[in-house]
Amino acid sequence: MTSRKPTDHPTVAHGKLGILMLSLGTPDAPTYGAVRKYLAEFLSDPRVIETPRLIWLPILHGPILTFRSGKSAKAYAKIWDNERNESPLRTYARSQAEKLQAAFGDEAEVEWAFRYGTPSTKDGLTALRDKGCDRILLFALYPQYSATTTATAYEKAFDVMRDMRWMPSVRTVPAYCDTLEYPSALAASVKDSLAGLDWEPEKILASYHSIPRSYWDKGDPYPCHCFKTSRLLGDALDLPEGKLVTSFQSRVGPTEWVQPYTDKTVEQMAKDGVKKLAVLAPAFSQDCLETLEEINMELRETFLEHGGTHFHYIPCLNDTEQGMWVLESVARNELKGWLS
Ligand SMILES: C=CC1=C(C)c2cc3[nH]c(cc4nc(cc5[nH]c(cc1n2)c(C)c5CCC(=O)O)C(CCC(=O)O)=C4C)c(C)c3C=C
Ligand SMILES: [Fe+2]
Ligand SMILES: [Fe+2]
Repeated sequence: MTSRKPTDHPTVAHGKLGILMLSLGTPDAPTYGAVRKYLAEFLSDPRVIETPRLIWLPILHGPILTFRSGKSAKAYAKIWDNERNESPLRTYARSQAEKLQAAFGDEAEVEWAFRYGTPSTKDGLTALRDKGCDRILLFALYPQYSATTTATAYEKAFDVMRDMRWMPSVRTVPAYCDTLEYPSALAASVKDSLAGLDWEPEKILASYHSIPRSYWDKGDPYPCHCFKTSRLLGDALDLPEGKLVTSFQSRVGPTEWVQPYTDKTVEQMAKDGVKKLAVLAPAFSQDCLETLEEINMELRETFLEHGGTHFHYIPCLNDTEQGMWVLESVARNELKGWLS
């Protein structure tokens, strides 16, 4: 019997392993127009704002985008990296991918992409597919799961794959806040950062991005993952009872969000006589507007205005050695059976 190998069809690259690192996204410029474009995409995501479209979209495209874009553009301008002409989140997201690529070498192709803005999830997946990746690990860089972040990142990727004739095999990375590596790297980063001070904080505040309270009530586990992160961090640092405090920041709009609120907590701490405070943001894999402006500028001011004397912001894990150790370990664990 003769075997027949048809040759009159295109050759499609295949056989490689890919990792797509997915982050939230950031505007292309700290301007009204660029921020408006970014916010329009972000805030029309039904996983972020669950209000029925018919009610929400006219509000969004009316007052919200008109007023918030200007306010946010001013905030972005304060943290913009003018030398690179980009937002810090973009710098760290790219560097994390470059470093993960270096760590994996020939074992895997690594790309990075955003849920909102550019490079888009479609750009990232297409790049991997073009390189011949027919097995892809989708790695949403959120240590705690939320439908508003993790789920929408993966959903977007599956949406993109709808148009792929040869769809890759796909795995998604789950929340990794309770791995061995994450709390331990976080604890090491706290110790290293505090070691550079000539004062000792009376309190350490772990401030997480909040979500609307109703999302938690409907089953989003994110706040539970945050409280668990704090518990594991407190254990790893062996802190005395009450020294590590958990709070939630960045609420938007008039509805109730998960509490205690970071700004109110810090104001109360200062009024209660706490003078020296250190703050970290364990829900963020990269320093961004919410950490560099909201915590390190706005929250610092709130604390000092109400009687605090010393304020220290502990940076995110970013592309540090500890941070990359977490990302590589989590990726390798989820790639078991795919990596030889
Ligand atoms: C209005 C709803 C929002 C929900 C729900 C939400 C959840 C959420 N967000 C992050 C991480 C980030 N958010 C960032 C910025 C940001 N977030 C919202 C709104 C919601 N976030 C807005 C409108 C913005 C834009 C800035 C502003 O106008 O205030 C960022 C920073 C991006 C950057 O460019 O630096 C991150 C990161 C998490 C983890 C989360 C819930 C778990
Ligand atoms: Fe947010
Ligand atoms: Fe719970």
